Amino acid sequence: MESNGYQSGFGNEFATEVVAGTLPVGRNSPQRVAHGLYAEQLSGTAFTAPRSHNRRSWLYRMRPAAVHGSFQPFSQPRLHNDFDAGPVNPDQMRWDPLPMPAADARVDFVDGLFTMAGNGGPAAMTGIGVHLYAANASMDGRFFYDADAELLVVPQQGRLHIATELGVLDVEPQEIAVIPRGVRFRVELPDGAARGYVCENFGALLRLPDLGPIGSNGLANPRDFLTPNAACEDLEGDFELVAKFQGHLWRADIGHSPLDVVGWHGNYAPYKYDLRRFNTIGSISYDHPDPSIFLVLHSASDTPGTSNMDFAIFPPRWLVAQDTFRPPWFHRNIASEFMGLIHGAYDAKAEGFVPGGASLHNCMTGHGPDAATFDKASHADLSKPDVVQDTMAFMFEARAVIRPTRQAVEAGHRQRGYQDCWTGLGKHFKA
Ligand SMILES: O=C(O)Cc1cc(O)ccc1O
Ligand SMILES: [Fe+2]
Repeated sequence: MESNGYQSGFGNEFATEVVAGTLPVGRNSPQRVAHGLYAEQLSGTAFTAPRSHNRRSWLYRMRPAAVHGSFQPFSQPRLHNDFDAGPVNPDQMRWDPLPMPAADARVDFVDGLFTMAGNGGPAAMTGIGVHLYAANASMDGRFFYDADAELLVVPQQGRLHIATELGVLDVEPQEIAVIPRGVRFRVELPDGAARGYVCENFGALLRLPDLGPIGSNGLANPRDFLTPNAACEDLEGDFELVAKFQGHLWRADIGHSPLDVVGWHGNYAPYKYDLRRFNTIGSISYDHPDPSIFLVLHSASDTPGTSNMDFAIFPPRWLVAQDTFRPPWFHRNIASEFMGLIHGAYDAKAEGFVPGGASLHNCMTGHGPDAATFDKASHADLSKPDVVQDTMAFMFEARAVIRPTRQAVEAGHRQRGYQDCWTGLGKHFKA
């Protein structure tokens, strides 16, 4: 039983059913739900959160989520939230793409996750976990949910078919998917292999930023966010439910597909967004603006204006600023910056930052254009506009230091000579 398609809008009150007459009218939990279904509420914010922030959905399903065996530890040691192992080296760091699994290994989305870095954690419900994934198999008889975090999935190579309790998200590179905390899902790989990035957001749910003087339109427009229509499967078998709970993985037997929601309504649901729809705003006079103009979604912290996590992108755009060094400037930032590249080349790095790769510039660590980029942009003819084309980089920017894991620091795909990209920046001072 599938219904395809999406409903448009960010955080709307959606309503969708596969079988007509499933959703109760005028109440959420009638004495008996239509079609012999169970009613179940899924709460993503505190019951008493202000209405503008409150997120919950009502699910009408074949069996309640409570029906499964008991959880036992599940081993996938590359995926964890251990961010406190020893001192953090303030070096600039960069990585090549996570290698694809060997052809004779069967690695699905859960097994293919590799934790790079993070801060805070699920106990405190603040901070982020940053992971890469490289997989070559669809999840088969296995369902996953993350009780620790909302998942922001950024595919870099290969499409993902994400079948969730609330419907199906089909995403390709340059689109993102957000799966709310607790929602159960299965990832299938229509292209046979897939690679990308995942941000676990332990903190406040991702939201669209306020636009301030930009006005009522621009950046990521709400109607470009797509939430799936209900879709459900009526499957029985020897399946496995894998949970991430308090930084560890657990597995339980489950005798049916938990993707058995026939209808749902509410505003707590998965969604996708095509980054190519982003309305990029920039300077039409002088100076390269702060990257906050590139903000797609953010997870607020308790301090106004200071995010737990900002998700920013660097899409194709025109550069027209006059008497200006047009690429990103040299800088040090109180916030910490984990970057990835989905497609093309990034305008601050002539070489070495490749699609699928990653970089980390932590609190107050100096970084910026490499020597080749600096040289080129310092002598560019500013009477003509530049166009940055065929590119899509992104940044997970966090208020707290993004602590690389030991496996990331020691990884074979780490570029040990990264700092050399700045050694050509000699002294040109003349009094
Ligand atoms: O460091 C980076 O490359 C990311 C970045 C881009 C930009 O345009 C301005 C600031 C910034 O940190
Ligand atoms: Fe930066």
